[in-house]
Amino acid sequence: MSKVKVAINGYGTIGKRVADAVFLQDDMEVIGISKTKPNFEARTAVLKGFPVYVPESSMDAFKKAGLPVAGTIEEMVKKADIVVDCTPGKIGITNKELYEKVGVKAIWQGGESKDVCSLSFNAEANYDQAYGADYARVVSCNTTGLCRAIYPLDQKYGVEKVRVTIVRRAGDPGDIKTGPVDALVLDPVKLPSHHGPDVKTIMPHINITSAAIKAPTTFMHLHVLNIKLKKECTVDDIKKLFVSRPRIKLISDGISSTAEIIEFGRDLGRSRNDMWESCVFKDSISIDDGELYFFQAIHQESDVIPENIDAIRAMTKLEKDNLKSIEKTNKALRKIGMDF
Ligand SMILES: NC(=O)C1=CN([C@@H]2O[C@H](COP(=O)(O)OP(=O)(O)OC[C@H]3O[C@@H](n4cnc5c(N)ncnc54)[C@H](O)[C@@H]3O)[C@@H](O)[C@H]2O)C=CC1
Ligand SMILES: O=C(OP(=O)(O)O)[C@H](O)COP(=O)(O)O
Repeated sequence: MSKVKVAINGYGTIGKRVADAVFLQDDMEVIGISKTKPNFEARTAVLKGFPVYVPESSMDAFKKAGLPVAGTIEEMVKKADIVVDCTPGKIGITNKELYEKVGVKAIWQGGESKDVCSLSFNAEANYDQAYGADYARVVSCNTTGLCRAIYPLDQKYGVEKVRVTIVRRAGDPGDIKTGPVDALVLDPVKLPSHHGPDVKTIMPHINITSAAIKAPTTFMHLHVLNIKLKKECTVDDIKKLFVSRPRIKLISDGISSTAEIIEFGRDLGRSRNDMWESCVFKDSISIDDGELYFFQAIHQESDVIPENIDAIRAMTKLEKDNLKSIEKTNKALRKIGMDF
C-alpha cells in the first residue's frame, strides 16, 4: 500500500517534531516541510533530507544562504494528501483558502480558534469523528493533557465537575522573545482560561472551569486538578486506571518537579528530551471528601505530536480503531529513547 503523503506547513517547535514523528511511521511519509526564513531550523531540515518549500518572496534569501529549495508552499500543498499546519496561532487560518482551493485535507493546531473547522480532535476521546474528515484541529497541549485524564475518568466513574488551575510555562526553550522573566502573569485575568471551554469542544457534557497563570519557566506546564466523580473509587483504582491508559505515565522515583521530569527524559534518551505522555505525579493522587486531586505535568513541545499522527491516520482512513492507531504511533515514537 502506498504511504500517505504528508506536508508540514510551518517548521518550528511543533512542525519539526511532527515531521520527525511522521518519518518514524511506516504508513505515511514527509513529502515536504515549509520554512519562511533560511535559519538553523531550515538547515537542519535540509540535513535530515526533508524537501524544503518556501514562500515565493523567500526564494532569494534561501539561495543566498546556500539552502536548496524544492519549490513554493503552494507546490508542496498540491503534492500532499494531507497538510499539518504548524504555523503560529492565528496564522493557520489564513492558509485555509489555499487548502480549500487545492482540495487537500488539513490539520490545524491548538493556537487556532475552535472555529477554524468544525472538528476538534483528541485521539482517545473522539477519533471516530475524525475518520475520513477533511479538516480537524488538534487541541492545544494543555487541553490535550486534560482530555487524556478526564475522558477515562468519565468513562469509568462519571465526571460531575472539573476544576483545574494551570501553571503555564512562559515560552519554549528555544524562544528568546517571550516572557515574563520575573513575574506570575494571570493568563488571562478574566476567567475561565480557554482550556475548560476547549475541553468542551471534544466532550461537551463535561462541567469544567479552568484558570491559568504564566510562570517564568520553559520546561513544562503543570496542572492542579480537582475532580468530583459520580461513582465512588479509591486512590488505587485511579492509579490502575491511569496506568492502563496509553498516553499517561505515573511519575515517581523521587521526582517532584518539572525540571526532574525533563532530566528523566534526557536520561531516557528521548529525542529532544520529549515526554509526550501526560506525566501524573503518582503520590499526588488523593481522594478527600469524595473528590479526586492530583498534579500532572505536560510537556508542551511534544504532547500533541502523537495526536497529530493519529489525526492523520483517522482522516486518511489508514486505521479505523483508535486504540490500534495510538499503539502504532506510540510504538514508532519509542524507537527513539526508552519507555518507562
Ligand atoms: N509550542 C508549544 O508549546 C505548542 C504550540 N502549539 C500550537 O502549535 C502551533 C505552532 O506553534 P509553535 O510550533 O510553537 O510555533 P513556532 O513559532 O515555534 O513555529 C511556527 C513556524 O511557522 C513558521 N511560519 C510563520 N508564518 C508562516 C507562514 N505564513 N507559512 C509557513 N510558515 C510560517 C515560522 O517561521 C516557524 O518556523 C500554534 O498554533 C501553537 O499554538 C500547540 C501545542 C504546544
Ligand atoms: O498550546 C499551548 O498552550 P495552551 O494549552 O495553554 O494553549 C502551547 O504551550 C502554546 O502556548 P503559547 O501560546 O504560550 O506559545
